[in-house]
This record gives sequence, C-alpha cells and structure tokens, in this order.
Amino acid sequence: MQTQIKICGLKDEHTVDAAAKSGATHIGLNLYEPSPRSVPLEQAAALRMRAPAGVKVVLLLVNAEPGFTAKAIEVVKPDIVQFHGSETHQYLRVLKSAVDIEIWKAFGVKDAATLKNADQYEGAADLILFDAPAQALPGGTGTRFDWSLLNQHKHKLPWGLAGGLNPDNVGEALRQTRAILVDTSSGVESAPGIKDMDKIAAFCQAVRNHDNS
Ligand SMILES: O=C(O)c1ccccc1N[C@@H]1O[C@H](COP(=O)(O)O)[C@@H](O)[C@H]1O
Repeated sequence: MQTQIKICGLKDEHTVDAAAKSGATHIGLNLYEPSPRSVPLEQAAALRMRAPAGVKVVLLLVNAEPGFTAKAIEVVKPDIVQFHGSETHQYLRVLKSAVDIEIWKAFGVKDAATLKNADQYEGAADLILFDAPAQALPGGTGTRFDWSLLNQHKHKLPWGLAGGLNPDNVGEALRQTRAILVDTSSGVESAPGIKDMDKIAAFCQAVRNHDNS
C-alpha cells in the first residue's frame, strides 16, 4: 500500500502545484498566525481551489476559537482539519458530530503517556498525528522525537508521523515506524516558510522508494 504524503505549510500556487506533481496525497494550509507558514483565510480558500482532485486539503488550526474554526471550514472547505494545539477530545467529539469532514489531532510526543492520552480521542478524531514536542511554535519545529515509542504502544486510532522529517530521513522513519502517513513542513524548505520544490520532489521520491523496496 502507498504511504500517504502530506506537505504542510504551502503558501502559494507554485508550491501547491509542485506538491501535487511530486505525488503528495495531502497538502497543508496553515492558519496559525505566529507561524512563518501561515496564510490569510482568503489565500487558504484560493489555494484550496488550486489543489487538484485527488489531493486532500488539510487546514491547520492551533487553539482557534470555535467561531473562527466554523468560519474557516465554511470559507476554505477543506477535506480535513488538523488541530495542533491543546484541543480537548470533548470539544473535538462535539465538532466531529457537526461537520462532514475528517478531524485530525496532533500531539507532541514526550513519552509513552502522550500516546495513552491520544487514545482518548477515539470517536473524536479520525487520525492522530504524532509530532515532536512544541518549542517556540507548537509544530514546524524541524525536530524529531523518539520513534521507538510508537512501536511500544497499541494504538487505538490510525496515526501518522511528523516532526523533523526530510528527504534524507523519511525512508528510515518509515522502516522504523511503518507509518501510514508522513507529514513534513520545514524539512522541505530552504528557509523558514520558504518551500523548496526540489526538496518536495525528493521527499516524495524517498517515500515512493521506500514503498517500492
Ligand atoms: O509548520 C508550522 O509552522 C506549524 C505551526 C504550528 C503548528 C503546526 C505546524 N506545523 C506542523 O508540524 C509538523 C512538523 O513540522 P516539521 O516537519 O518538523 O517542520 C508539520 O508537518 C505540520 O503538520
């Protein structure tokens, strides 16, 4: 089975096109203003329209107000919303019953307790995204966590891997974790917030090389 590939933090149509052409299955649009990868709502809506059929659009929010969340979903019409803050399973369960799109919840993995906490999101999220712990930003840190923790846990939900993935390490990450989805942002950039088309292509190729090995 092909690994799903999410390229996150796209800000313009050229990088959306490059990600799609390279074989990304998902693109991420970031509405978290403090991030160098954030885009205004209107730009996210325009980029959503640019994504070709077959490429799923993931809207990234961090502790957004419920009113803004509802507006963002209405304006952008994403396939998926990725919550990357401290959103509770109770909140996401209510939201999930009200919308007809996938809900993803990201966690910064410190230790085994993080993975147990993620299990509580059964029925509240469709997929868990395991990322490195927050630093100045809650994500997009370019750092990894201890992948071996993932193999020591009996997961209750489908999960994907994020955090410090790049073209050079994603093959090894997949060998070690057998993740069904990999997600990268800073690992395919030349500077914070500036995507590098060659790195996007190399990342996708490395994933496909793994899939075909
Ligand atoms: O990318 C960001 O700036 C960001 C900001 C706030 C929350 C999440 C963010 N990105 C997500 O974090 C993962 C890991 O990033 P990286 O590959 O380590 O740079 C990324 O894929 C996004 O889903």
